[in-house]
Amino acid sequence: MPPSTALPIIDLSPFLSPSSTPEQKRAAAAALNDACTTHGFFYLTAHGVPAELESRVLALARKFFLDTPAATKAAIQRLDPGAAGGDGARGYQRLGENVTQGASDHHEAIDFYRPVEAEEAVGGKGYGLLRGPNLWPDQPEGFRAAFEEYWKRLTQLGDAVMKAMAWALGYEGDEDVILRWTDQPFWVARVIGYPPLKGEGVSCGVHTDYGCTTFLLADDTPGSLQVLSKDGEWLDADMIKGCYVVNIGDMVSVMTNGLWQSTKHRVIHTGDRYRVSVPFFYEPNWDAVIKPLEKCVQKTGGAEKYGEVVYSAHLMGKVSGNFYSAATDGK
Ligand SMILES: O=C(O)CCC(=O)C(=O)O
Ligand SMILES: [Fe+2]
Repeated sequence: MPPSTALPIIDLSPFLSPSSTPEQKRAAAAALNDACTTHGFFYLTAHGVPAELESRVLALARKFFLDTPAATKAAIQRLDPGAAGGDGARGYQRLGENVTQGASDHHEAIDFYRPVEAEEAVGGKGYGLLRGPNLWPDQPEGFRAAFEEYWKRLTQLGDAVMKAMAWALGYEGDEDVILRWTDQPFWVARVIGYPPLKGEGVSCGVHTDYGCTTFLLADDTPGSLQVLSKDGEWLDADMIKGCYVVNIGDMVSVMTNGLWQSTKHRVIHTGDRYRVSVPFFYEPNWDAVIKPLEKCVQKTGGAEKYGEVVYSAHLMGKVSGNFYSAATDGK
């Protein structure tokens, strides 16, 4: 099999349709269990998100990066917590500003998070880490409306996938067992632009995603996203039309007591066109306290391998590392 098709294609539509039978759900959940055990990555087909909406958000993202003036980007620059308008996380990041494992990533991006109910001002100017408003660009036209609609759809999709995961882990009789941690998901959404790499460096360094489940939509640029297989081989995860590339994050490793492991991946984009991707990270609630599920503990030898994780504390630690640890590659 060529590497780009080595990841399985999964259909979880029985969890999206009210008329599906338990047998259909069981078959879909079994395929999901297999994919999450073997790869931690899969393609999700038949997800119901309109192709027109997907094309629109990708086109708007491309327009933002390539056709808006520098001042439009500067106006929504991510700022440190407490700096006027900043919450340290939301907003535009220049090329190289994002840091993975101490090295600058060769991409630019806007980061958005679930809006907080009450923004938390600090020092009368800015906000506490992650507790400010999203920063929206004033162009291209239609950007905010399209993305808000898109993320609403993706949140619903994420809810359904959490039910499928519950079934896959043996919780057919309690399908909300994960959803109770994620019913107000503190989602993260990135809009990323990757100019081609020239020579050394990485577009996005090796990492695992830190929350629950990532739904990646990207343009059709081949040979950019790579996934580390259990055999230590880097597999290309090119987009397949009509599918998301989905992967599980660190919080799922905790929930499943390591039965399903978050998988390392990276982006190395050496092609000659500008690549755009819009990952949506479906995450636990801000104040969720994640711990291994009892049935997963039983399946993995009976001892808990992870302690409790307060999601907000975990997230704040990760976000701080993305921006505040000095790059060590001299960029
Ligand atoms: O752009 C991509 O293909 C993946 C980006 C990614 O892994 C991330 O933002 O966590
Ligand atoms: Fe990632």
